Amino acid sequence: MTIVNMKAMLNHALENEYAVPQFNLNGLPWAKAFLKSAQAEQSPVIIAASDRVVDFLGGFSTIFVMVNELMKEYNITVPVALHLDHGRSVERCKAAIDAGFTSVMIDGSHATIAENIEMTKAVTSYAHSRGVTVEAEVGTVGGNEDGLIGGIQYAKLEDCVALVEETGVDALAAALGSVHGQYVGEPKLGFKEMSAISVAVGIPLVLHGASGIPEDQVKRAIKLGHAKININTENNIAFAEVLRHMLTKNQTLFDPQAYLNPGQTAIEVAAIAKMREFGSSGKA
Ligand SMILES: O=C(O)C[C@@H](O)[C@H](O)C(=O)COP(=O)(O)O
Ligand SMILES: [Zn+2]
Repeated sequence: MTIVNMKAMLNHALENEYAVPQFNLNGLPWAKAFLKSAQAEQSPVIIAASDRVVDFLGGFSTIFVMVNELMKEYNITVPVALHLDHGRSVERCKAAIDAGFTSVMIDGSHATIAENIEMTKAVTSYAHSRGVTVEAEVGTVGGNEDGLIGGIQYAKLEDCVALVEETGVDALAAALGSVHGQYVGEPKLGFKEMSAISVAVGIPLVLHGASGIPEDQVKRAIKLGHAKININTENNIAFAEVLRHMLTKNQTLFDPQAYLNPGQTAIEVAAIAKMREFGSSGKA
């Protein structure tokens, strides 16, 4: 199976009321964990590199080769999309596409809606002519987004409709109360606004900042049009907890495989739980 774009998997998810997980890369163990768990669960999966992590991972081409070669090594047959998350500029999105990414997010949420639409138009034109899908964001997700600590600005219905109609984007992250990273208190998602936006735009919605959102709210968001759900923090906590325990318990431990393999397994367990929660298990 080659790496595919998000189009078919997200439209199938929207039509069948489940969501495809986006899992963020933070190194080789994450890539291995996401592919192995998706294959075991027979789930489609979106493997993403957040723009702020791309250099840490060795650049766009290294990321593409890592995922592409692992897919061959593991005989992966489930649909896998390779996605640039929170793309910082049109140029960064084009660079990811040129390196082989099959999907990109242009994050124009901190710009004016007019600037956001212009950036998204430029990316969509370049991407679609190369068979690559595009995600855009309206409103701002709270927490640390691409290094910007910001509050929550709910997406406005009219801005969402204008952006989707003027750009032909494939998926929309409409910020409606979610926060990147760990929540302080119970998340309060704007379900009324969510329903109106989903009906008005008619394309798959994307839920950012999904770590820590209670299952009942996740399932309600899926019913209200979310076909892609992003998870990073929960996977990273699962990995860190294993390493912390092992290295604390055994002060003489230094063999990387002795702690990275259990760390990878913890990511696999966390990822499988999300595929089952989102309903993507068995949907490949
Ligand atoms: O951390 C990143 O740069 C990626 C995240 O923003 C990702 O797009 C996402 O929304 C996951 O949020 P989390 O599960 O709350 O970490
Ligand atoms: Zn995000």
